[in-house]
Amino acid sequence: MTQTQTTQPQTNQPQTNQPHTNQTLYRATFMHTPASPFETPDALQVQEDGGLLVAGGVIQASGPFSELRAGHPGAEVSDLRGGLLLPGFIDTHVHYPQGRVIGGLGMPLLEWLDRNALPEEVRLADPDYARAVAQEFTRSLLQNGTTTALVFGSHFAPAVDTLFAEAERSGLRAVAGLVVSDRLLRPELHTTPQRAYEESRALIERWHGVGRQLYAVTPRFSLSASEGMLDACAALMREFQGLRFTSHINENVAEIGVVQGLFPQARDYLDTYERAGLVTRRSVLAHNVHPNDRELGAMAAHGCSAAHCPCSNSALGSGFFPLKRHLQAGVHVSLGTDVGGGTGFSMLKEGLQAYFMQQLQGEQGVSLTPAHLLYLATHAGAQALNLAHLTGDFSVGKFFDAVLIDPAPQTALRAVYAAADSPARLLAATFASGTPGDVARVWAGGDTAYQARRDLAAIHP
Ligand SMILES: Nc1nc2[nH]cnc2c(=O)[nH]1
Ligand SMILES: [Zn+2]
Repeated sequence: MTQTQTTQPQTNQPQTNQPHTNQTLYRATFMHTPASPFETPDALQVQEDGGLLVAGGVIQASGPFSELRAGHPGAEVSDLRGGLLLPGFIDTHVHYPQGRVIGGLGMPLLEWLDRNALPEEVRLADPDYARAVAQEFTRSLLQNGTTTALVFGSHFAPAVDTLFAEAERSGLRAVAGLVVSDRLLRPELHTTPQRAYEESRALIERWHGVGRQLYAVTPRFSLSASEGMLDACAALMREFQGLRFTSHINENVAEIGVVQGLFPQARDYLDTYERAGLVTRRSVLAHNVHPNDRELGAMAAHGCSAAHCPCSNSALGSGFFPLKRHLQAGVHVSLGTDVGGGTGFSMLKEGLQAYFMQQLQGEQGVSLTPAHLLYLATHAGAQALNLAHLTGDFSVGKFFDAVLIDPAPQTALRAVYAAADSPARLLAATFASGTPGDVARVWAGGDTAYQARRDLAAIHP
């Protein structure tokens, strides 16, 4: 592992200085959270009958529609009234090979891996199977309004290559990588540190910083990755600029016990990654349901994020995520669906489940408002991924990554939209009962990445 080459991300910067040709002025009620509601009161920004001027895929101006129209009479108007325009969702933990095994209910983590997830992950060795799964996966994310995702890839390098190709073709911004492991899964999914390093390097050189794609170094979890494997991961993180790191941590009590036995010299689960130098501002660790105080303090000190996956934590019976302790320690928290431990690709459902699980914790829980849910589903993810300069809200200079929630006529949510007496109520109802069927259109970098097959004009009230 003597490779010292570095790659520079090429095209991930918004081009704010482009000539403003082909301007589109989107007319809609929009909401976003440019600041964190955990830190700032009134973080939810609402623009009723608002305008967002977009050129070259980037937001050029925002404000009341009438003002923007007067200032930009030549812009083509896209009328989205009747719906609610939100920033594209950011899913910070989702498994590409697990879309077809959603719904393996009734098992705790380690049994679920053995019986449900890993047999399916082996199938991605077949390139045709992997292509079909990659197409389903990118389509499912976009149909749910997710425009950026930190994706747990496959154990097979050709399948990861296919994922990046499909993501780039579809408009999805994928931060993804080869999943590497060298023990305790099943032989077909094991590799060596040397081979993991070489295959990861080839994928980094091919995809990191290409279009909307970025690479994340991805050991599955310390349970399945030896010290040698974690060192190979650390070598990649040192040698290439701008990589992200992701793995699992502290999800399940039995899992934590096994990890303790495998790393007797480590202080705790986090320390297995920390000792290898893998806990940094670029790290996103999924779950963290059972952290100790030292781990929370160290995560905060390193600027590492926790991806909270409440549907998965509920389905696998992993436990209640201690959000209050994370916030008190200063650990940044984002949201992930964890498909297929989770129950689907909807970040609306994930936000609602996060809310439920905090409510159920009583004094130990955090009372989440609709603004918190929107922040967790959007801007918090952009911050976790170091992408907040590009996406996560509708500030000028960011890519127009957006989702239009527009309930079909004669549905319960449409009735709520018609009756809602405040923007917060509209947003709360969207999280409480919004489904993929309410996602009318999705934009990624200004381009339409998904459009529901229904006539938008017909459903304006
Ligand atoms: N939820 C979940 N936890 C894991 N830990 C290691 N692998 C996995 C996985 O695929 N899903
Ligand atoms: Zn996971």
